[in-house]
Amino acid sequence: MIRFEAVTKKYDDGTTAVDHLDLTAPTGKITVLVGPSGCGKTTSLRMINRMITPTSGTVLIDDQDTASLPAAKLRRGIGYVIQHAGLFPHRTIVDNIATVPVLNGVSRRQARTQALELMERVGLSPDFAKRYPAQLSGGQQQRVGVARALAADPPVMLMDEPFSAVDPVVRDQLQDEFLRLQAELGKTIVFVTHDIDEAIKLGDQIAVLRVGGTLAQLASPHELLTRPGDAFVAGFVGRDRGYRALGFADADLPVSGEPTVRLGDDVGSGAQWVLVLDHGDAPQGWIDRRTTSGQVTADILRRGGTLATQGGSLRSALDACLSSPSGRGVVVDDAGRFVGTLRLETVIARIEADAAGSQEVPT
Ligand SMILES: Nc1ncnc2c1ncn2[C@@H]1O[C@H](COP(=O)(O)OP(=O)(O)OP(=O)(O)O)[C@@H](O)[C@H]1O
Repeated sequence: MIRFEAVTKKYDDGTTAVDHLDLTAPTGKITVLVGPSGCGKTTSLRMINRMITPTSGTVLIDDQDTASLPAAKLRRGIGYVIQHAGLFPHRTIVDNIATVPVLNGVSRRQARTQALELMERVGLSPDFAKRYPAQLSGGQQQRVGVARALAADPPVMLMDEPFSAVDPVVRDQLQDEFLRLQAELGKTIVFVTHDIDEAIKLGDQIAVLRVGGTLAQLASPHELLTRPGDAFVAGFVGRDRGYRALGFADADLPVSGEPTVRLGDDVGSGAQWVLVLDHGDAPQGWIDRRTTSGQVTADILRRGGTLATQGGSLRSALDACLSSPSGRGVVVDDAGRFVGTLRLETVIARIEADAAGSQEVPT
């Protein structure tokens, strides 16, 4: 657990970057610091590993005052990942990752073996081991940055906009992989970003800071979206927060049966829309019987609808209904097999009930 107690940082020119910050980052969780440019995110992060010394207040890790530890010892337990990865340009990828373990006394050979394992963990082919950072894409370099920070197996990781310098598609992949890795490793992570969507996706808890370095709100992503503390937080979180909050609401909704046919069957007669399944029960698309007859083939299907997973979120249930040609949302199990369909009215009724319920909770 990392704890900020009344931490203030005033720079020599009189700028107050962080002002009486009280904050706890729980063990094994991701705490995201988010806020507009200049609100003191990086300064706060660097006070944890003492790259920056607080003007007053205390930063504790597992109840130990970080100021009482030698800086080198403190940093051995803290991985640090920054934007553009900050790799050593004249060292190969494998040696970049092996650097800290070697400094800690691990043999070069063993450190390289571990580095290769870590490359695999962060989704990098071992073929890159002998390359230099400039020979990798931005996304690959960020993966090396994460692998290097993990190499000494530190309990704490500090991450400063690690995925900001890559395009949105790669960023999305890096975020997904990062979440998978964290589910395995359970590090105590403090993650800085200016991107509220990234904060909501990654954070177990989110600290919104305002310029001047004060804490505007500390909350879970769901709470931040549904109950922003004030106008500043509401503005920062964004306008479509009501819809995005549905992504955190479980949709344990009753599904209905649905007429289905399989590829190769006759379209048949009956209700206007019929759902087509493959031989493993995976939904393939819909057929409009008003305009189609004869054998069901892949090229006559109306595709395009998203699928909702059983036990998934209200947002995915709503999207499945809205994107389905028949207006009925298709629900599948974890293996992608058809379970039933959802009606828009059912999803809307649940949204209304949840909204009414959350208004009854005292704030
Ligand atoms: N070395 C320094 N000397 C003086 N002022 C500084 C110094 N470093 C940062 N600041 C100021 O402290 C404030 C907080 O800076 P910090 O870099 O912590 O913000 P940030 O939230 O990380 O910003 P960004 O999102 O733009 O990176 C800013 O007003 C900044 O100009």
